[in-house]
Amino acid sequence: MRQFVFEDITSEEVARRTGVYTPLTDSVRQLLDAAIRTEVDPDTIRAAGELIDRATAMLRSAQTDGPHGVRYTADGTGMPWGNPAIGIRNAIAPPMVVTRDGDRLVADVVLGAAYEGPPGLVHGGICALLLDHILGEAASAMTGTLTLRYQRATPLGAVHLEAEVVATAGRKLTVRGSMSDADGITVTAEGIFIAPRLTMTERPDDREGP
Ligand SMILES: CCCCCCCCCC(=O)SCCNC(=O)CCNC(=O)[C@H](O)C(C)(C)COP(=O)(O)OP(=O)(O)OC[C@H]1O[C@@H](n2cnc3c(N)ncnc32)[C@H](O)[C@@H]1OP(=O)(O)O
Repeated sequence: MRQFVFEDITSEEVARRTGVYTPLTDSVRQLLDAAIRTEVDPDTIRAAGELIDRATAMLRSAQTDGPHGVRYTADGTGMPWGNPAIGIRNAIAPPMVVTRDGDRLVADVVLGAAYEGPPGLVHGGICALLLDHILGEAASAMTGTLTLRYQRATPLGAVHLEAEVVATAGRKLTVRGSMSDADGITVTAEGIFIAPRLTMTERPDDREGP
């Protein structure tokens, strides 16, 4: 199994890299939305595609061989920057920003055109992704079994997520959570999460950020 990876960098360096990558990811997120919603003519689409290919080639001129990985600093700061729910380097991520409110984890997210399933409504798999993530983060554990009840459709727009551990038995944690819009709960979730046996490792090489 892949391990979490330790990176010996300061919080200032984490902040510097965050400042470098966040605007790029925001731009890519805008690009995704524009690609879905554009009504320009085919020549303009082709020209835009060529520009995007050039930008992609610039970024690919130096890149990791595989996924970003989940990296941690000495003070325990996590850098899950490729994560599709919360990753600051992943334009697929809304991104969801998870905070603690007492015993619960909470997050407020705005879901736009990139997350549409039925017309004007959030794709059910996106609800599952975000709930899986926030429940998993509440447990700090791997999803074993996740059960969702889609009580009513979730309109695109602002949604609120919550998760809380309700029982622990050895490495097994039961977590409940929900997604809601301004009118109340749209999806409820219950999961059994299994705490892994994981160790931190040194980075295999000395790759530097930008
Ligand atoms: C770690 C930090 C995470 C930060 C947040 C991330 C959130 C993202 C959440 C995810 O998306 S995780 C990715 C999706 N999940 C997976 O890929 C999990 C794939 N499955 C596995 O890796 C293993 O099957 C698993 C770790 C879940 C369990 O393997 P183990 O070898 O550790 O379990 P073991 O067989 O020792 O069983 C331990 C207990 O868990 C129970 N169990 C095992 N698998 C289960 C399962 N799938 N569902 C429910 N319970 C399960 C098992 O019955 C037993 O219960 P009892 O102690 O009561 O006997």
